[in-house]
Amino acid sequence: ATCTHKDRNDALHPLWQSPLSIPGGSRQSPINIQWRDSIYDPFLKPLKICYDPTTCLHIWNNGYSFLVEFDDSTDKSIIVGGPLENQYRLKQFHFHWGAINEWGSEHTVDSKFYPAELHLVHWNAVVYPTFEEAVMEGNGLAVIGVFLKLGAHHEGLQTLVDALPAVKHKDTVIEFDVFDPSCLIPSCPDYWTYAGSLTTPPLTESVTWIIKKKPIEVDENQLEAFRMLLFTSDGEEEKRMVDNFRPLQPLMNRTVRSSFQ
Ligand SMILES: NCCOCCOCCNC(=O)c1ccc(S(N)(=O)=O)cc1
Ligand SMILES: [Zn+2]
Repeated sequence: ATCTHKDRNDALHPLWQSPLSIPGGSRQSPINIQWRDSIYDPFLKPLKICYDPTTCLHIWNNGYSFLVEFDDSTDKSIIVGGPLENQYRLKQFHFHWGAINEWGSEHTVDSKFYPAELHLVHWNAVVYPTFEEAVMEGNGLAVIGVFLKLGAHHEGLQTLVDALPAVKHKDTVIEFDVFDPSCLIPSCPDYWTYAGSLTTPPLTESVTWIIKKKPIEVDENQLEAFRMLLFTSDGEEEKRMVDNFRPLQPLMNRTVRSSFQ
């Protein structure tokens, strides 16, 4: 039998079953993006992405996903423009994925799931002194979301995939000192943007989401490499790191804008 939405939620890591949205939350993420309901905004600027590959530090399995973290003590790796008032510093990127290719992304487009979704997390260091403070503010964070679809082998992703066996268990870290994440971002400039939240605790409503319209293609072996990671620490009973995505949240009183007609 095919897995229904409810069954899939049951399969979710306990963390994502509740709270479905924080009490009083009016801008929770992820959401379904209904293409025809998004509003073209001609005043949206192109998003400018300037990453310095030498700011890459390490890969870390934090027990929810694997994070590639960057030195965010300077403005060397930033994004600016798009819907953003300030420039935002790159702090880390990570992914969400499913146990099978039928689902795995956090956002959906016209109720379609992708097998995985990349999140590049940036914070407003112009206005806030630390990332921890920016996490608590409405304009504190900007996350670029990129959908992954099953297709051709992705050369740039492979360097990351080759390092994953070294971070199989929760709380393992491996040095990773040169990587340019712009190789994971589609060249097509089109995106949707809306006001949302972190999709894992503390679920704070501090994220300007910028969701790229075009997915990147990765092959089956590369998706399988994500699925061999573990939620569990070395020595614990193994739990495969899969289905680490939060259920869809209500749109409530929000509009999704598009940068394209
Ligand atoms: N841990 C002690 C202090 O913590 C302060 C706040 O830490 C926030 C940790 N979480 C994140 O940084 C964080 C970042 C991005 C996303 S997501 N999936 O919405 O892109 C989810 C979570
Ligand atoms: Zn995420």
